[in-house]
Amino acid sequence: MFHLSNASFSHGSLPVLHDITLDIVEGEKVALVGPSGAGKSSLLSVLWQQNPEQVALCPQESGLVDILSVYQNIYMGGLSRFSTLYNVFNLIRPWTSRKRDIAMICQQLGLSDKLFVSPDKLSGGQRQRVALGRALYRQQPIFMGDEPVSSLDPEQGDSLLSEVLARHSTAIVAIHSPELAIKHFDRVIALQQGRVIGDWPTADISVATLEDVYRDA
Ligand SMILES: Nc1ncnc2c1ncn2[C@@H]1O[C@H](COP(=O)(O)OP(=O)(O)OP(=O)(O)O)[C@@H](O)[C@H]1O
Repeated sequence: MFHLSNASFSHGSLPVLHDITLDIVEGEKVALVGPSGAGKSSLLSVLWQQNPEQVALCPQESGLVDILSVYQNIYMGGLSRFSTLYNVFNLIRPWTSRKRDIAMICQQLGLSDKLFVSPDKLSGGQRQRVALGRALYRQQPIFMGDEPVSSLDPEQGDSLLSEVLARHSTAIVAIHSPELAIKHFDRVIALQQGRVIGDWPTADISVATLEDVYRDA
């Protein structure tokens, strides 16, 4: 599904990923861990480019459009599933069925009362939940998230991560919390300074293993 062989990547003239070799197969739930600047977002971006059509992406910068409502922002996640005309109608005057689908997502995300509010009136955690809703509404088999629950309280982050992972057969998620990485994923890839320094089945490691990744950076 995703394959890199001795791959390197630069941002302009700055090399940020070095000599990365990895395969991710269908059905895997993979956490990317590592200190800030290690290259997690860059690696996600390189992997996303290999299969953009099948990915529900939840980027670190939520990319919400503040002149639109929560409903419209979430609807944008599903644009590619419908015709242009149908999309225009639904963005202006939602059909009952689309409104019901998105209201249901908002209910799961604890945003029921925010459906027609604009994202600039929301807290950071609420905005992050809208970005998750937009990714869910894409309805693709692969989820890629860059710290998708970092602004949520621990309980809510834990439960929404479960929900998101249950809805996608394959997932690759950059995450800072060793506890969430161990609890929710079956493989952990650790990065330091643009290199893979560990690639383990979660069953073989502990929270302490991942804390060392941050301590030794
Ligand atoms: N748009 C950009 N232009 C230039 N350099 C960039 C850009 N984005 C990231 N970098 C650099 O690439 C390196 C890796 O950054 P990246 O965002 O991939 O790390 P990260 O592990 O995701 O960090 P964080 O946990 O803080 O999000 C860093 O040195 C960063 O400064």
